[in-house]
Amino acid sequence: MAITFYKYQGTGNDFVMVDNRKHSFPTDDETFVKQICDRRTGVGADGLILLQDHPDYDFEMVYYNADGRLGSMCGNGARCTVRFARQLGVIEDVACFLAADGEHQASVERDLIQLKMNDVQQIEQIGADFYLNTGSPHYVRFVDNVQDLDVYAEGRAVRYNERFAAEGTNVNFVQRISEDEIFVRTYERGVEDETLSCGTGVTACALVAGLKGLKSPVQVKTLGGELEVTFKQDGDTIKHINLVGPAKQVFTGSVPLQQAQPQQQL
Ligand SMILES: N[C@@H](CCC[C@H](N)C(=O)O)C(=O)O
Repeated sequence: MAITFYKYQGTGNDFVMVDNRKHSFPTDDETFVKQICDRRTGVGADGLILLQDHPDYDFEMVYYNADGRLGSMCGNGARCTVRFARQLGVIEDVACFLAADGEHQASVERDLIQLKMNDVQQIEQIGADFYLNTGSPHYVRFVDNVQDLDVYAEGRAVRYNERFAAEGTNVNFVQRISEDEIFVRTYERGVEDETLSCGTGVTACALVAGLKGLKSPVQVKTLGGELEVTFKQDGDTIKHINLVGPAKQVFTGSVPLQQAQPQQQL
């Protein structure tokens, strides 16, 4: 038996997507997910996403990181899932769906997907850096020259420090480019490497940029493309947060289900 998959990417953050409305996917097999996401011996992806039916929503998105573990919210993955849902005929141009951090609304306009993110109430300051949750935990550091930074080494130093080692965190490095533009590079927990873009990370950086005086909408450059984040400060809460950017299907294929079995030791 084989599992049909669809490969999607949103600003270079890539995902294996599976239509699991018939519950054919082995949801608790971490090894299988990890094998599929492996870039040398599998399909290769930053994560795997299942689209499932839900009685109260258009669909449910279940997100796994490339290490095979269930992840928290994935902004780029969610935009890809909305595109996938439309291509499957599950939705038309608008969606209301469930993800790890609760309900989300989204809309499709040509090649762009607009995704409503949950309100953010707390931004912690740690020295000159910041820490907040935009559906996933994000550490944010402003730097002068993000292009030249060793994101892998600097990201790991924060992700594995005493505070974050157990649960992990995503680590973002941000450079202000102009009055309304930032450049973001992200070390992702669960991939344990830099990815070309991270939607919840880009959102976190735009909100911190807002604290530092940038006005909404903030334009965000990543190594994989451009995103836009809009938001509105309402007292102590940041509301009406939207992440906008492209998401597209790259190819389709199938994976034999027997890969799910543990490999024999030679
Ligand atoms: N790439 C994602 C973020 C995924 C979440 C993260 N790896 C974690 O589990 O913390 C995005 O686009 O938001």
